[in-house]
Amino acid sequence: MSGAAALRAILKIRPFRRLWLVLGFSSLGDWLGLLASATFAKEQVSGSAAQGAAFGSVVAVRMLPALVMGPLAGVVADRWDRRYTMVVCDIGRFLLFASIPSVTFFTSDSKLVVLWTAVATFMIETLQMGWGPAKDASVPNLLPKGRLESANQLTLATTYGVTPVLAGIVLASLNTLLGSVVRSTGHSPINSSNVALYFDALTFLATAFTVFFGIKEISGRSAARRAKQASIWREFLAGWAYVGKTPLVRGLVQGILCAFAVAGAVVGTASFYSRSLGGGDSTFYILFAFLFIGLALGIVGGPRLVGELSRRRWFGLSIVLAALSVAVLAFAWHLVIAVVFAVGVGVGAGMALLAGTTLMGREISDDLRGRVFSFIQVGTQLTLLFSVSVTSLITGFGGSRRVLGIPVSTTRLLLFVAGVVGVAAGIAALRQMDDKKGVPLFKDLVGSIRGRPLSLAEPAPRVGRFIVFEGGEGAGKSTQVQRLANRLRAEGHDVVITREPGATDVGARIRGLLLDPAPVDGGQIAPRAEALLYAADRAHHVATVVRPALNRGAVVISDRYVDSSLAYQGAGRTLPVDDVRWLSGWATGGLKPDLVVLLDVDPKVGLARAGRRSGQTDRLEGEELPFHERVRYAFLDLAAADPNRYLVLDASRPPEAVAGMVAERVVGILGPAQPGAAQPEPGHGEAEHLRQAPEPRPEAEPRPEGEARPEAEAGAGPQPAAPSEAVAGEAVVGDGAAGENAAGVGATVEGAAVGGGNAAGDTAPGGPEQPTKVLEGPLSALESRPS
Ligand SMILES: Nc1ncnc2c1ncn2[C@@H]1O[C@H](COP(=O)(O)OP(=O)(O)O)[C@@H](O)[C@H]1O
Ligand SMILES: Cc1cn([C@H]2C[C@H](O)[C@@H](COP(=O)(O)OP(=O)(O)O)O2)c(=O)[nH]c1=O
Repeated sequence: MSGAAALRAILKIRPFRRLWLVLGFSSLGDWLGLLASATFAKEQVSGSAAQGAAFGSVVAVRMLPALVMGPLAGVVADRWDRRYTMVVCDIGRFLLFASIPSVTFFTSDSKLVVLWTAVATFMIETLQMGWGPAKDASVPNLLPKGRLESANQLTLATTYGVTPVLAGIVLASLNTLLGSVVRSTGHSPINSSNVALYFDALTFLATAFTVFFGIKEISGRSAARRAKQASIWREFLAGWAYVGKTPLVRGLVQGILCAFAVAGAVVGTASFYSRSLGGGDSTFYILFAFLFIGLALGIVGGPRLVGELSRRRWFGLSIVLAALSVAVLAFAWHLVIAVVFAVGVGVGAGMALLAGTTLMGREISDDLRGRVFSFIQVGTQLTLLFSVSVTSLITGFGGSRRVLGIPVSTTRLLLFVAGVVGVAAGIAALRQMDDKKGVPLFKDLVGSIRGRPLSLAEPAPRVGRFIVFEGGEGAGKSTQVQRLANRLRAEGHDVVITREPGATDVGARIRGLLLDPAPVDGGQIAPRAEALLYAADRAHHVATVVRPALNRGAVVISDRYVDSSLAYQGAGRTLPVDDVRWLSGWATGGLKPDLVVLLDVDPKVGLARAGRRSGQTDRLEGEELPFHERVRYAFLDLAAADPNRYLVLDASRPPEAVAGMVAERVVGILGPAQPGAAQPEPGHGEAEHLRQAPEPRPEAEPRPEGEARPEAEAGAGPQPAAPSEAVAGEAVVGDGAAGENAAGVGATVEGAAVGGGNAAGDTAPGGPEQPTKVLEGPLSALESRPS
């Protein structure tokens, strides 16, 4: 769903729509309150020092409640009805905000007024501590989980993008309005901060009403909760224990707190930093403006950019991006460069904010959510405060020193250190909460940006060897499969011959659809349907035949596998090869062969042989020559891209010669046979016909259906899969698409075993190259891709 459509969809959900309006109002109130109450306090005293102190004390007082009230607020949000909690807090804030300007009616002592402003602000913030977690914890209950991210985009953009700007505009226009009144009448009827404060008070009254009468759904969960009433203290401890013990939450908390510490360092050093860039206040504002622009970009554009990337990974990576940008800021010598990285800081922070909020809503159970939100709310405020004060203190004392003759500014050093610490924290958070361990991070990120994230592969078998024969029509695959099997069996190996398509009952039916000489739908199958049918055959084949046999330790020899799809459906039918590769990777759970023997032959020769063999052509054999030529070169390209895994042989040579070269390479992979050792035990369940070499097909006789159909494999029962950590993982993607290297192999193929010399490298003791561990998924990513 596109961004705008997703937003429309969530705004159709009435309780959420109302909560969002409430949030907008309330956050407008917050910003107005912050600006207006501080200005109000400043106006009560004269002299710049006193004014500064008054302003500063109001701001400082806002931070205090976090210490006092914060930890309990989460218990309140989890324990009591969240709707009532919100309403009570809002009415309280309404009364307190209204009281700030009203107090001047009762006393004209400016000290008392400032004192009351501070006290009221303290209480307002305390109430905010209770309101925030209750609100945050209820958002996920009003929406389907899949919509949570869009909802968070909207609420975060509202809180950090729209309302602060709106608050600024409201205050500025009030000031201008009143200024012009003063100019024309000579006196001021009302004071603009007073008006702002009354207005602010009203926003809270409005939200109290809306929540109480309009969003009854927030109360929904009270009945279930009342049943189990532990003591407040115990609930409080349970919340802490949960944060400490759950890797996801620990990672989130770690990441968020570090991000705020880094943000604090940026704020603390910002004014000195701006000066070091040769600018003054304006440079400072420019940097902050761009940071906010980045924040907005991250929140609005982030999800689009990363697509289906795991949100846990996205969160960690965003923190790393933000922190890395801070570290680089330390080296920026020009404002333009600083601006670029300020945007980077913002983008990273915005994406981390969004990913973190969404993860908390999605993955933390409702009865704990309030405590986690309050924990984070308190933690971030304290961290920010601490980090801002420490860094401003250090930069204040700092200045520039010469180290080994190079001027080093404290500010920049501090930024650099903060950035590096932040990167480390991001990586640590990522490690703790990673839900795709073993899937390469960078490939996953790139894949996700391109619309095809990697997903965890099924555990790869540790024993057994998987050998595949590929090549065009009539190249001699069946002949060579048979010869190799005979030879290996004679040496005492447990060998399973199989093929694609059609090695299973399901596969045989699919094969019928694909290749029957009496074609369905007039012989026309849409290329994508064809690709899906081959993939379906493959998925079933791998799951029911290949993997069980490999798990048992058998040598599986397959006549065709994934490369056939890449060559025929990709290059032949000209479907996007990456899509076909992705589809096959998904179908096979990432299982790759240990060796692919590519029998290369001129299609004219191959087709003639195949024609002689069966006397009739199937649907694909009947394709034009250029089709078969595309297929041939696609195979060669695949081999060129991964020479260690391929043995390319000139299939126009006599069968015995070809078989000899195959055997030579395979011996290198398998090692000496241990007669009997690899054989399945009697009664293991494998049908005898599977292990007995069928006679090579007589010329001109159609291959019997089900020749290699290992029905009885089911009886063997899959063995428990080998532990995946024992396997050297490797991604399916990026293995070199067909067409990357058209000229690659052609020159070396004649009679030579390309990459044959690497056999030893493949078969180092302890196992040859193992089937891979990673594949691309999920399938739904394909649907939205234009091809
Ligand atoms: N190296 C070879 N030289 C000549 N003919 C061959 C060779 N290998 C196989 N053939 C014959 O070519 C025909 C097709 O071989 P087959 O193994 O069925 O090919 P594929 O399975 O690749 O379609 C068969 O009649 C087979 O006897
Ligand atoms: C496995 C596979 C086969 N094919 C085609 C190639 C073959 O023409 C046909 C399979 O028939 P097959 O019996 O393997 O052909 P032959 O032994 O004559 O070479 O299906 C694909 O197009 N995609 C695939 O993924």
